Amino acid sequence: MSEPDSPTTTALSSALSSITLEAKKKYRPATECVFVENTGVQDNYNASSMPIYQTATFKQTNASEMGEYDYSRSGNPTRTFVESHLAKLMKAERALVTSSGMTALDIILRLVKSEQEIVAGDDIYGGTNRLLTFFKTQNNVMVHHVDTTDPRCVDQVLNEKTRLVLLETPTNPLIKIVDIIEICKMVRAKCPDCLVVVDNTMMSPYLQNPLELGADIVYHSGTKYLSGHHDLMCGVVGVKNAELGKQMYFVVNATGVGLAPFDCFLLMRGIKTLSVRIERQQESAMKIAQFLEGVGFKVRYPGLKSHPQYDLHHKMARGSGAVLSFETGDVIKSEAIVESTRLWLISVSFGCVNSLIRLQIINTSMPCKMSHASIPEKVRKERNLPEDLIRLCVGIEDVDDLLEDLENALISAGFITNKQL
Ligand SMILES: Cc1ncc(COP(=O)(O)O)c(C=O)c1O
Ligand SMILES: N[C@@H](CCSC[C@H](N)C(=O)O)C(=O)O
Repeated sequence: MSEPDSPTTTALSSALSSITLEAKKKYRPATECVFVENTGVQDNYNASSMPIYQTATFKQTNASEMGEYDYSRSGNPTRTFVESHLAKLMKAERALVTSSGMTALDIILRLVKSEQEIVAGDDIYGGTNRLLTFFKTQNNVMVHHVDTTDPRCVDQVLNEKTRLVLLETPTNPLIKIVDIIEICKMVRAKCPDCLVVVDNTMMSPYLQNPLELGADIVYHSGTKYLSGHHDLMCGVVGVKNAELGKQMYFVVNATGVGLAPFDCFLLMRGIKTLSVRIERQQESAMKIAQFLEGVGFKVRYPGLKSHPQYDLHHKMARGSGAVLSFETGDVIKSEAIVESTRLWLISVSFGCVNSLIRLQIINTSMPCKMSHASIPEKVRKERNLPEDLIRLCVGIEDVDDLLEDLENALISAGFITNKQL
């Protein structure tokens, strides 16, 4: 063994410190998506892609000793692997992956106790609204829905009972922007025990990192951009505080909502191409938003300079995403546009490689299937959700084909008479 100050030791320690430096090196987001290291999962064969541990149980080493894993509800190497990679992307201390975006929110809500309060937006995803409504009635919790785009509205309802402030930005589908930085500062000053939670589904960790903007918890519907192909359901939670991570993991283990091994593999595979998909999708989204604005529609997209919160969005995010919505002024004509496209599939959800179109609020033929149908009509009216709103979720097809398809739909719905492209 070398002496403490021998040349060998010095060389070794400088090599080790450069390895440590290398290990700490942060790469640009596109590289971080695809470069995987230090996940803490041992693979005996050095597999380049994480194997799928499709097993419910793990054998014990002997009668009295357990290995690292015992039962897949409690933990599974494929899940640990993707959680570790996601923690890096979200700048989190710990990540948890669950069976859907809604179960991700559910494990967060269990941090709230009876008689505590939640502050949430008035333009949140319909399923979030439904879960919050169920939760408040079951658990004697008050939920204040306010316009979170104005931090003063949040300030007005914050009090010593507030446990969670739940933000979504950009909102789905009105594409309103919420000032995460300002609201976090306000919450810290007024309610130090309150947690700021951000639903970052519309941006993904590639475009926005709420934990770096001051939030305590971030979550995503991984069903969207993170997996990217609409072939699995999943939720992703990231947390800065290890103790909070432990409390939420308790619920994952106790209830069994952790993501199954095969879905963990699919999620990991999706994340590797996240940057190329989003870059392509948002480049096309910008061209489509400009085209629709040129036709004269009221377009909501944070990439457009006409978006009233353009500067705020770009202060927090590295891009504009690929979801936009526009109003036509006529519900029947909006329905006609949606039904006249061919490449744009009529479907819920977003963040997929295929482009999607839908009437966001109401579809007279299938009201129960709509993403905001879980918000009663009266509440939708109060919250100013326009019924003629069309949401577009841009995929990776050739943008000229997408534009042409949309243009044909506008011609058949009577909005334009000749080709404008
Ligand atoms: C913004 C947002 N958050 C959360 C969810 C819920 O995710 P999941 O469908 O994966 O449960 C959705 C869509 O479903 C969503 O659009
Ligand atoms: N029937 C579903 C509707 C899911 S909407 C999915 C997605 N978040 C979107 O915005 O399109 C339900 O009841 O939740």
